[in-house]
Amino acid sequence: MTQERTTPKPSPTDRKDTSECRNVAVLGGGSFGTAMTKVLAENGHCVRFWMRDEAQARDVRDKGVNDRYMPDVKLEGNIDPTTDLAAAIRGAEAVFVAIPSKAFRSVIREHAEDFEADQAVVSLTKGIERDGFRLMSEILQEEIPRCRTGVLSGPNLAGEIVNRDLTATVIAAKDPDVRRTVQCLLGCEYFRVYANVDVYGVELAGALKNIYAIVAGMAAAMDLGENAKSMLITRSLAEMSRFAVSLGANPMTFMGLAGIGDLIVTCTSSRSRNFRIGYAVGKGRALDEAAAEIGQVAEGVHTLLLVKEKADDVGVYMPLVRGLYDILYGNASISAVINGLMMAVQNSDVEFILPRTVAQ
Ligand SMILES: NC(=O)C1=CN([C@@H]2O[C@H](COP(=O)(O)OP(=O)(O)OC[C@H]3O[C@@H](n4cnc5c(N)ncnc54)[C@H](O)[C@@H]3O)[C@@H](O)[C@H]2O)C=CC1
Ligand SMILES: O=C(CO)COP(=O)(O)O
Repeated sequence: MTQERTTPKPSPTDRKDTSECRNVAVLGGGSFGTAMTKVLAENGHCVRFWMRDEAQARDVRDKGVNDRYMPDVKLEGNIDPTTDLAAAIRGAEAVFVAIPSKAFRSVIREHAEDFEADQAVVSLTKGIERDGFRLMSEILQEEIPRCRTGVLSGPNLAGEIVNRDLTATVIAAKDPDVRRTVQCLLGCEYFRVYANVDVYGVELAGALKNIYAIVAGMAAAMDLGENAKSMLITRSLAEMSRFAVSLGANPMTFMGLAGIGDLIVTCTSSRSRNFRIGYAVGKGRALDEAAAEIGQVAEGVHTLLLVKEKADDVGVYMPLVRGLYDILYGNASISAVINGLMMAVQNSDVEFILPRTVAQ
């Protein structure tokens, strides 16, 4: 049964006072860069929107539409699409970076000299770099140490944000001024920004949940049922928390929007590209084919390889990661992996936050 929406959506006329137009930059012309550009512009800010493709920038300038990634979304307000990254970030109070993890470092490094001292630079990217298992905020600190950095993560499907659907997110930064600035720039009637100081936990949660969204998509394709869906999400939370805590994250972060919040949305929505990849593979498609069909970045496929390697290195038990790895990269059959998971030694619940003596 479909339920009718009873609360009217905020309309563009409910915008903030535009007298406070602050200069900001968004780097990355894909779905999420577009969504954040829209929120910032609707909040009355002057947004320089950097993308690498000149034809795409021209299109956004002339038509107010990012045809390739968000063809049905009208971008209004003070938006300046550009392919000149140095010009985009010059004088910007905050720079938001939505570039896939594979290209993140190279783009920042190429323009490292252009960033300004103390500029707030916030990663929107949910991925991990292969060499050294670096998160994006660590790359920012290495490449542009004179900037103040942060991470934005949470249950934030771009396709819903551009629709002004009610959404919450988390800004994680050590510097309280960065947290306040981002809350102030992005917060509005439909976008609520919570703060956290556990940068590592928030960022790792955003990257890890993509793996479990693939698993959940596969389970949906196989019609495993509602009990199985719940078991999967809950045990995914346990597994990702166990891994992250072993690397120094705060387990409580995983109880919040960036943890369980993001896990729920990506494990239950076919808007998630990672979920869709899992679904397609669950229906018998080859991984490469499924990824090509989506035509947008699905970070989980790459993150899976790195997390599997890291878990082996540090000796953390991650049966879901192991099972997905065996299916996607080891030719294991999905039913054999499910059977192996169900017949494994029966364990304690919530073991990742229990004292060891109770969990054993
Ligand atoms: N789409 C979503 O709902 C959300 C996405 N994210 C994260 O944001 C990041 C970006 O994702 P999307 O925008 O969704 O991906 P997308 O696939 O929609 O777009 C990727 C963009 O990155 C650009 N790009 C790729 N390589 C580049 C390079 N070498 N130099 C410059 N630009 C390059 C592409 O041209 C494209 O504009 C990912 O890490 C994703 O996990 C985070 C929250 C929500
Ligand atoms: O991170 C997201 C929602 O919070 C987007 O997920 P996908 O990258 O799977 O589409």
